[in-house]
Amino acid sequence: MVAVKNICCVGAGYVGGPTCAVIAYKCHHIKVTIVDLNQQRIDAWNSDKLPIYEPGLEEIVFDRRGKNLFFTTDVDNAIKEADLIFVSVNTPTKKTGLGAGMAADLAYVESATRRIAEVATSSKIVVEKSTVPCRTAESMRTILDANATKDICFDILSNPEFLAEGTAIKDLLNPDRVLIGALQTDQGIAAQNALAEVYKNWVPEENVITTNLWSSELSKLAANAMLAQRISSINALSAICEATGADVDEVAYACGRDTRLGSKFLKASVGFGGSCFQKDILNLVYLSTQLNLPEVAEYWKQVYTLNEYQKKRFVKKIISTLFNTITNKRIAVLGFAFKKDTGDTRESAAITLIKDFIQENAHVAIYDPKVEREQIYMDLIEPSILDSREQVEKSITICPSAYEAAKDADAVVIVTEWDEFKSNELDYQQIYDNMHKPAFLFDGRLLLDAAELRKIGFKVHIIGKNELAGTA
Ligand SMILES: NC(=O)C1=CN([C@@H]2O[C@H](COP(=O)(O)OP(=O)(O)OC[C@H]3O[C@@H](n4cnc5c(N)ncnc54)[C@H](O)[C@@H]3O)[C@@H](O)[C@H]2O)C=CC1
Ligand SMILES: O=C(O)[C@H]1O[C@H](OP(=O)(O)OP(=O)(O)OC[C@H]2O[C@@H](n3ccc(=O)[nH]c3=O)[C@H](O)[C@@H]2O)[C@H](O)[C@@H](O)[C@@H]1O
Repeated sequence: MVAVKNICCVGAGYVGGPTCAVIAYKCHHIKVTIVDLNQQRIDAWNSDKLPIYEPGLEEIVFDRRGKNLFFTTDVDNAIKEADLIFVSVNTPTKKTGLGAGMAADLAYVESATRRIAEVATSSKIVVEKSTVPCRTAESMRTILDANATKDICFDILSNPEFLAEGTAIKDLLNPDRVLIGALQTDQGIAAQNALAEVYKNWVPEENVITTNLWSSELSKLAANAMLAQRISSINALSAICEATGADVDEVAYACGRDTRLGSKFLKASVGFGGSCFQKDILNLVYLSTQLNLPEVAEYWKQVYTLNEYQKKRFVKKIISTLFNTITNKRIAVLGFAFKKDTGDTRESAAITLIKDFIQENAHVAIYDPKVEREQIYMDLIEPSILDSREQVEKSITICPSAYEAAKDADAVVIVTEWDEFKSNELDYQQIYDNMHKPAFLFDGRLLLDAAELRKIGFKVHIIGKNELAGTA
């Protein structure tokens, strides 16, 4: 087995950047070059302000950059030099054509693979890091094999990434498991071992799992689908709680104490967001349909449908509580990112909610500690509608603090669970004093203590809780 000395990562995004920065940090003997076609993104990786916010990322990048960690747009040279290449490009849901709205768009994976095939002058281990439909490695192999010669061969591995945003560095430094799939041939297993050796520089051997290629590819979609399924399950129960007086936190705790169920990922919310859950569930639904398994497709589709329902249910609750109209009312939205500790807004529930508020002619005041102003506009503007930017600018105000957003508001809506929105961090009395009365507070993240807020004077609605809870 040949030891890996030079790694190239194609795609300097939320996965490629942190993942390969951590490899460089833990393996000083390996040169790691992260490449991207996006010059702006690479410039940011080479600057003092990295293109993504992730706790602990700066320390690692600043420690290794220029030593054994490099960021460049010179894709071809990095490919040529590398003995192992991670393909960590985006695989969004297809927007048009066959499978639009469901299937993963594999155009970026294919073009990265073709580039590797075209410019490689020595043998390479090519690693699928992107999340892809099961059997994508086969298409990659066909492309690469078409360019193989008697001196150059390509091995393909699947090594899906399980990090979550906001805790990426922690997850990468101490992963529950690292999964490496390979063709179960002598050559495939040798490549699998070579990558396993890289991880074993810091991951305990028993946490490095090896499987066949297809199990590895499917495990990634399965893990995301099951995680999202738990959220949809608890969110479905949150609706029952609101209707009955059961408390969703208590139900989650009582269920989670069963060690067979476990306590994690049972936090009811306004709906899951993020770049992957929705995309990967739809990807699994499409795969099942393609495999002529309609019942299986329908089963997983329900996880997505319930999530859409949860967002709409929250909006409806807000409108009905505000006397069935929010026209010309000021709604303060606290949080725009899809979860705390990230500036990422992809598929954030905030986007759906705010678009609905704008449709109802409300004025929306938004505050998020990490999301850039321009990002908020980009997420809310409908490119297909003329003058959309103008309309959005008229309908929203982006505020520098939660206090500014809540000033003169009729309702405050908590959408992201940032710690700074907790009762002990934010002065809710001050917020209440500066709002229109009656002052409404909607908590989509079960962050606040309703009793305390009611004492101040707020009319409170918390997802999964009923005002009459505990009464006969
Ligand atoms: N964001 C996350 O937390 C996680 C994402 N994933 C998966 O990892 C993959 C990447 O996701 P992100 O990093 O979030 O995407 P991203 O969009 O942040 O980054 C992808 C990067 O690849 C670049 N790229 C595309 N085609 C290229 C090419 N041919 N050559 C060079 N660069 C190219 C793009 O310019 C972009 O900067 C996706 O398949 C995703 O499903 C997996 C686990 C976690
Ligand atoms: O493939 C991916 O992209 C990644 O997707 C998720 O990670 P991520 O989307 O970054 O963040 P999560 O912590 O999973 O949160 C996703 C969404 O679910 C919500 N959520 C999470 C947990 C919970 O109990 N309740 C809940 O509503 C979060 O607020 C967020 O909107 C998975 O957790 C990662 O393992 C996976 O690698």
